[in-house]
Amino acid sequence: MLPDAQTVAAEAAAHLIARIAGNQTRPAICLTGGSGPKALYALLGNSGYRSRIAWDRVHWFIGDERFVSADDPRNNMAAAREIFLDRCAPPDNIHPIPTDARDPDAAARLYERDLQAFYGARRLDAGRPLFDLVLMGLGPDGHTASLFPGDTALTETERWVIGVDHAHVEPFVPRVTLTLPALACSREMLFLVSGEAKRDILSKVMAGADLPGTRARSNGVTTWLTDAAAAGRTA
Ligand SMILES: O=C(O)[C@H](O)[C@@H](O)[C@H](O)[C@H](O)COP(=O)(O)O
Repeated sequence: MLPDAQTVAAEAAAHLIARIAGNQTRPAICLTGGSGPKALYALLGNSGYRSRIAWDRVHWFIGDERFVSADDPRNNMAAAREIFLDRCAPPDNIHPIPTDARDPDAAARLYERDLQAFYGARRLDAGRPLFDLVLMGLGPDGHTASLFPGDTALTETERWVIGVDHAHVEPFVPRVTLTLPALACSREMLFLVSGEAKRDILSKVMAGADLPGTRARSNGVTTWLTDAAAAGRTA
């Protein structure tokens, strides 16, 4: 448990830099949406951190996307691009979910192909991680990425990416999400959870309630970075 959201971001940056340094060929980072990672993204673009990342080698993916155009402020990759990626990463190393596809399912299939081309195989091998680091948030209902409680998406074993119709959940648009097996195929999964609004759901997940945030696990290491407000303690 860390004192505050800014410390969570700094600790997450340290994990990310270490994971990138640990892969001397082509590290792959899977980013997340929502407001939680924005302080981390701001740090990564700051000179002190920026100089510690081998930008030419790192590839940036996104764990889930809202099915809105690439420049819509609700687009998860657009937020990451605006805060740091467009200034720091070569364009060919940024892998957005193509929301200009016909529909979420078509976008999911195209992204699955992008991931498979990067991985060099069409089947995931638990012993060979797709991602060096996967960032995750936790929604107030226990969702993570765009995997919502009770969804059939949670039992998907073959597909790496799927379209989901969650137009009834904030921000009320369909979504595209990586599946649990694709997210699990990672050296580390790093949850970033801060703020008092996350207190109840975080305690349920920590108690093992059957929620997407509980089911999402890396085949490698799963780390939770939480602040005092979310953990319900004083710093
Ligand atoms: O597209 C999204 O909304 C997400 O990727 C989602 O899973 C998010 O990470 C959680 O809802 C936490 O969001 P906050 O960080 O805004 O609380």
